Formats: sequence, C-alpha cells, structure tokens
Amino acid sequence: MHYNRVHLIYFSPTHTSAKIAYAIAEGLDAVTFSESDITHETPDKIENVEEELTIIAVPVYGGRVAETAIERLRMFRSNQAPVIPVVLYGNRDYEDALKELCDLVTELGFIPVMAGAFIGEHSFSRKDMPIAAGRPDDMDIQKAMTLGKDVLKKLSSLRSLEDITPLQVKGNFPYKIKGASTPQAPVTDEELCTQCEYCIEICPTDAISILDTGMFSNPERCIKCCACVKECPEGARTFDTPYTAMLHKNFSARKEPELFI
Ligand SMILES: Cc1cc2nc3c(=O)[nH]c(=O)nc-3n(C[C@H](O)[C@H](O)[C@H](O)COP(=O)(O)O)c2cc1C
Repeated sequence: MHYNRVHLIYFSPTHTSAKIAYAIAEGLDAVTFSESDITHETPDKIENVEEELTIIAVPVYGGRVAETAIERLRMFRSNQAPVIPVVLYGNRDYEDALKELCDLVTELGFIPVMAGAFIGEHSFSRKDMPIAAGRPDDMDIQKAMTLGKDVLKKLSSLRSLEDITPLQVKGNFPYKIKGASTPQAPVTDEELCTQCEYCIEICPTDAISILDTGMFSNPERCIKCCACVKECPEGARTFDTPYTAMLHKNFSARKEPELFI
C-alpha cells in the first residue's frame, strides 16, 4: 500500500508534539501534506480524513491525553485512514495516554499502524529547575524520522489495511482516574509586562484577558500548558507550582522514546 498524501493533526501549546509530528512526516517522504493545528481552536464542523496517512500528536497531562485535545480530536472522522498516534510527555511517565489516544482514534474510524511516546520539555520546566529541557533533541527527531520510514515499510508490505494486526501499546483500561484540577494559572509581573497581548494570542483556551489592573488569567479556563510563560517576549509570566521542584528532583534522568510497531 502506498499513500501520497500525509495529514498532520496536532494539539501542541509548547510545540513539542508538533515538532515530532513534522519529523515523522519527513520520514514518510510524502508528495503532499496538509495539517490541522487544533491548538487554538476546535474545528467548527466535523472533518473527514480519507485516503490520507495521518499523524496525530498530542501532549500527556496527568498520565492521560490532554482533555482539550480529546475534545478537539472528537471533531474528526475517518473511513479507515491509517494513523500514527503519538504522545509527548515531560520525562515523568505517559501512563495510559497512548492507549487512550489509540482507542479514541480507532473509535473515530482510523486504523493505528504504529505508535510512539516521545519526550518533550516539561511544561513546568524552568531555567533553574530544568525537566527534559531542549527535548525533543536531535536524537529524538532522528528517531521520529525513522518511525516514519518504518511505517512506510510496513504499509508497503501490506496488500490491504485489513491485514494489520491490532496495535498493542503500553497502558491500561480503565484509564487512570484524573486528579482534581487545582484552579491556578500563571501570573504576570506588571512591571515587566508591556501589554503586547501575545499571551492572549497564543493561549489555547482563551483564558487570558486585559483588565484595568493588568493581565488576568482565568484559572477556571487555564489548562496550565505554560505556553504564555515560555513565550512571553518580556519574561513577565511565571507559573509557580511545587511540581516543578518535585519533577526536577525525581525525573531528570533521560528517558528515551518508545515505539510500538
Ligand atoms: C497540566 C499538565 C500535566 C502534565 N502531566 C504530565 C504527565 O503526567 N507526565 C509527563 O511526563 N509530563 C506531563 N506534562 C508535560 C507535558 O506532557 C510535556 O511538556 C509535553 O511535551 C507538552 O507538549 P506540547 O509541547 O506539545 O504542548 C504535563 C503538562 C501539563 C501542562
């Protein structure tokens, strides 16, 4: 089987999922490729993906697929397009996230061909307490490209997608129960903030607005992705959580991507 068209779908507030999706696509050597970046908005109608080899990449939040990504992915359908489901996690663990993603895309009509769990710099990583800083790095990107090449080989050895044996990935069902979300959000140092509104532009859940008193992050809407912290041009945004020190202390030893073929 051969596919000329590749379609990327990703939710990626701090870009690590997107980077891996692109690297896999490079390995696939497609003639044409298109993308659905669902980081900032939910598709306004159901989108059908047909005849396209698809890569779906999303981050792990609390050992599960980020909830906003799940909501947005539910707007896609396929009639048996092959898919490469991928999760990015911050060097702690991805627990049930890859299984949850594989189950979801199967329910939506895709057929998982191969899957992967890659490591991305943790959203809560800071310069003084790094957690997987700089990941994915060159080695990760190479591994992602190789995954793309392996998918091509696997597909070319098949006469029909019906010949694919159901993909087994790490993870359990019932999935890990989600912990209660603490209503907390990054804060702004008003001395540094120039009110350029870039944080408002890049926030995936429209959680930030300007009030008379300065920038306001609505803790009920904020998903703590920390895109605004990492990308504020003035370094005016911080997210203070005890998880940063705990993760830095316990999960600094390098983990490697895991592939399911
Ligand atoms: C709310 C939240 C929960 C997270 N939970 C986990 C986790 O359970 N395990 C882990 O290793 N990383 C966890 N992370 C880190 C992200 O999975 C990681 O930074 C990922 O690379 C972000 O993807 P993105 O760059 O595409 O946004 C979490 C991040 C956030 C914001």
